[in-house]
Amino acid sequence: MCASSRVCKMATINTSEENTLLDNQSSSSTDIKPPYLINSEPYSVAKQLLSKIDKCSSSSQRESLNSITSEKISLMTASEQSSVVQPLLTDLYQISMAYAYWKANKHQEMATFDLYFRKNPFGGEYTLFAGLEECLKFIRDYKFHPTDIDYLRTVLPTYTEQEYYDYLLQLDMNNIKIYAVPEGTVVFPRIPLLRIEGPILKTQLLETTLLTLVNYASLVATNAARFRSAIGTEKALLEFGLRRAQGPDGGLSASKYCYLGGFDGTSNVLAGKLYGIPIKGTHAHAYVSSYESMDDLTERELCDRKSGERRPFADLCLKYLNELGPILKILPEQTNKGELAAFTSYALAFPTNFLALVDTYEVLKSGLPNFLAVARALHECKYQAVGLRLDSGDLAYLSLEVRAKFREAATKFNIDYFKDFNIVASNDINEETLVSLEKQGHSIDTFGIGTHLVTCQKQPALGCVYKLVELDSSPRIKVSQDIEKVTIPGRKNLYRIFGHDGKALCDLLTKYDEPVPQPSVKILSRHPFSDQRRAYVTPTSVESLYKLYWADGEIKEQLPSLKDVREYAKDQLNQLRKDHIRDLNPTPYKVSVTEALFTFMHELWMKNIPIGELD
Ligand SMILES: Nc1ncnc2c1ncn2[C@@H]1O[C@H](COP(=O)(O)OP(=O)(O)OP(=O)(O)O)[C@@H](O)[C@H]1O
Ligand SMILES: O=P(O)(O)OC[C@H]1O[C@H](OP(=O)(O)OP(=O)(O)O)[C@H](O)[C@@H]1O
Ligand SMILES: O=C(O)c1cccnc1
Ligand SMILES: [Mg+2]
Repeated sequence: MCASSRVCKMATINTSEENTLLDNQSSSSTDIKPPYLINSEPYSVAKQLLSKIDKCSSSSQRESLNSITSEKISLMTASEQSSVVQPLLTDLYQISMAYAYWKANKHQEMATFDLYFRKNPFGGEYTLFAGLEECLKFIRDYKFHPTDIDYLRTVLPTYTEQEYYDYLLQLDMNNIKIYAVPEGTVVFPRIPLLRIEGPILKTQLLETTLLTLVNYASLVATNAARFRSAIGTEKALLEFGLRRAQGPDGGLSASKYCYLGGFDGTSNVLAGKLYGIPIKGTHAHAYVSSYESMDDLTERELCDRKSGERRPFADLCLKYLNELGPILKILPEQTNKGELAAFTSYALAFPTNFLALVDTYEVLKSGLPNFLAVARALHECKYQAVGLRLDSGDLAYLSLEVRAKFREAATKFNIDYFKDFNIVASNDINEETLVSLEKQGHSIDTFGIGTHLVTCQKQPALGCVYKLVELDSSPRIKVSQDIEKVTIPGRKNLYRIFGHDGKALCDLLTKYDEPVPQPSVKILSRHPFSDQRRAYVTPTSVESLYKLYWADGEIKEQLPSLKDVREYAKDQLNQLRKDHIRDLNPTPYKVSVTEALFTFMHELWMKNIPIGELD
């Protein structure tokens, strides 16, 4: 049976499949876990089974064990600690401190920790907060596994008391509280993104894992938002970074949080399955260079989409390439025929989704004419090509040239949609490239971006920290020579103050028991560290930013879908004045404290700094 008869079945294909990049969305499912993230104990059981399979002599035995093992792995992933995010994903010193708190019988003292950062990333003046849902799931599922305890026994000093291990084994996070700003909120230096309250042993144990869950998520979401802001809302942005990301988990997190930050899709198939993100893709240079000439084609016919009649598709491609010579002012015999064969076979495989990578040999003299020839032949068979991808050269110039040729071909062939083919661009694109392309003028519709986006090459880490601010109702301060590093002590509340234009004016931190700022009531807002910097503000409206997300052993808020968080983040960015967002020298957004908090903090500061003596 030739391909054409298979393709004929596509004549009934749903028209909604047309005019997309290669696209294979699956339904959203946030709870499926990738098998490589299963924890060590079930994994080792699975490994034992796998080694049994290897030793099996008969293939039927092997098959049956294989199916049992996959079932077991999927059952384990559903019922055990199924994620790499688990209590041992922490720094040793947390577990050491927990022991020392326990030994000193201090472990039940009630602590408050703030999680915050001190400087916005990428030289900007805003950050998108991300990672909260993962933090809450980590806290919900917090449980040491017996094998975790066995492992700790081998690494902690032998005199570590057995009762401590018993204590860890039954530990859960049921009597702690988490207040946080919603995921996707625009946040600023010094505002606590999470406030964690509870016995010090437990709240201390959470530090590293919460930081690792928030830091990269917020960094890459912010990076994505900056790329989006550089190119505007009209163009499509696709994340292509998996191959360049910092390992598999970095790649998955990047896909998830770039979507949150405003990207439209990802090439990462697992991210599509796990998070319901639209997945998109084209093809690689390897596909093009795998063909040398039209003789390599094993299939040459395509059935007409409407009539089902068999058409000599490869010959049509060659015929239209010749017609394109005078239209494009190129020599048809000079285009690379291996490339034409590759495009022809790709179109035979995906007649409703044909998008060609055109820079393997020469964009204007080979890739473009070959693409248009195949697109014209597809049209003849009642299919519509999607577009092409540029992956090298001057992307602005090439996109404009290509668009001009699309227009000429549309006129000459009298096929209107030819002028609107999708131009995808990729190749080491960063935020500055996007800003520059916008200034130069271009005709790119879709950007595929990998390395700079997912590795956050411009700034590879966000510096969130986790600081103790209160213990047993007594405020704690961490003093530093570097004024920016002094902590703001005590439990605090956080409000966003809006002005008459509906834009955010400043964020205000208050002492926990201060009254909520009211619209139309003037308040004095003060810079937390600088005496002179203060201003009166009369809010038009006030938003209380914290919600209680975890208490009484349960997640207290309905968690929005990733798509809803993405929409919320977009609205959040619209609440900021443009000058806070611009790429060059943006205006800092004010984070201030009330008079009462200022005084409280500075008195404590003075109390904690020893007075020196000159000699
Ligand atoms: N019009 C443009 N303005 C600014 N930057 C651009 C423009 N077009 C492309 N770029 C960027 O310039 C860089 C060009 O990369 P490079 O010098 O490696 O060239 P290349 O086209 O990949 O060449 P080659 O294929 O020969 O290696 C990429 O980072 C790309 O994103
Ligand atoms: O440049 P980035 O922003 O990192 O985007 C991802 C890159 O990955 C691919 O290149 P690669 O050379 O790996 O494969 P290809 O043959 O598909 O071009 C793609 O063509 C992009 O150039
Ligand atoms: O689909 C693509 O074009 C793609 C995917 C990953 C990396 N580079 C390109
Ligand atoms: Mg490439």
